Amino acid sequence: MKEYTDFAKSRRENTSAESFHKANLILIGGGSCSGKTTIALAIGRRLTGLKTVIISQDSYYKDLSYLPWQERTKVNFDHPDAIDIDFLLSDLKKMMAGKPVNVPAYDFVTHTRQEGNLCVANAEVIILEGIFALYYPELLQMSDLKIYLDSDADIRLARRLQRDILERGRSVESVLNQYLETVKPSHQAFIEPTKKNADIIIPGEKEFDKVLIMLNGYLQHELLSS
Ligand SMILES: Nc1ncnc2c1ncn2[C@@H]1O[C@H](COP(=O)(O)OP(=O)(O)O)[C@@H](O)[C@H]1O
Ligand SMILES: Nc1ccn([C@@H]2O[C@H](COP(=O)(O)O)[C@@H](O)[C@H]2O)c(=O)n1
Repeated sequence: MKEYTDFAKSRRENTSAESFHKANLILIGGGSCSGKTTIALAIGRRLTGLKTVIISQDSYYKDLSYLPWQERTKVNFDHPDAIDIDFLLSDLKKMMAGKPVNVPAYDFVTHTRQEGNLCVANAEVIILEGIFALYYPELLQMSDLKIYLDSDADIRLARRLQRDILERGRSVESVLNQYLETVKPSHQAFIEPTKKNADIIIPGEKEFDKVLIMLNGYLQHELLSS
């Protein structure tokens, strides 16, 4: 789990669960290391006055503990079938209705998913970030705003090399092999085409300052006035 932050004291904290309004869902898609988590956190920090949670789609990767180790490493994690979409949709529907959900914890070293200890309840804004955030039709239908982070493949690979070695227990060789065998072709086949589903496409290599001011103005207007 990347992050959960209750960015603001809820403006509806006295509201009972029964009368809870539907939470707003913001989807942030784009390639691996395009900057999805970075901008999700920045958006969340600025949404003052709203109880905001950030959910990583990575938390809903299928649990591969039933497979021998060598088999796990051969899985294409950049194919939409790698995500347990039914589980994710079920949790999101509960979250959007204000019900409590324990977000699972995913381990990139062992490729396994465990029960998480993070409980989300009464969120007013849910930000879901992930490479397939703009892929599944049912997810798109549930959402209020769809953002695609667009970053050059070479920039993303450079970021990924650093991240996967430092944070995900990978070697240079394994990152490069995985990139050429599955990450790059699947990006072109499944992720890049989801750009057309976005309401906004944001360049993922620049500072986000201006984009954040514009987005914040839009979101404060749409969410706080509703
Ligand atoms: N606009 C940006 N400029 C420079 N570095 C960035 C930018 N956005 C993200 N990064 C860096 O790239 C890496 C991957 O970003 P992250 O937001 O985790 O990507 P994603 O969630 O899409 O995989 C992180 O080290 C992050 O600090
Ligand atoms: N066991 C796993 C699961 C996923 N990956 C890679 O993670 C990438 C998605 O995460 P981002 O934070 O980069 O969006 C995806 O490209 C998978 O290849 C993995 O390596 N191992």
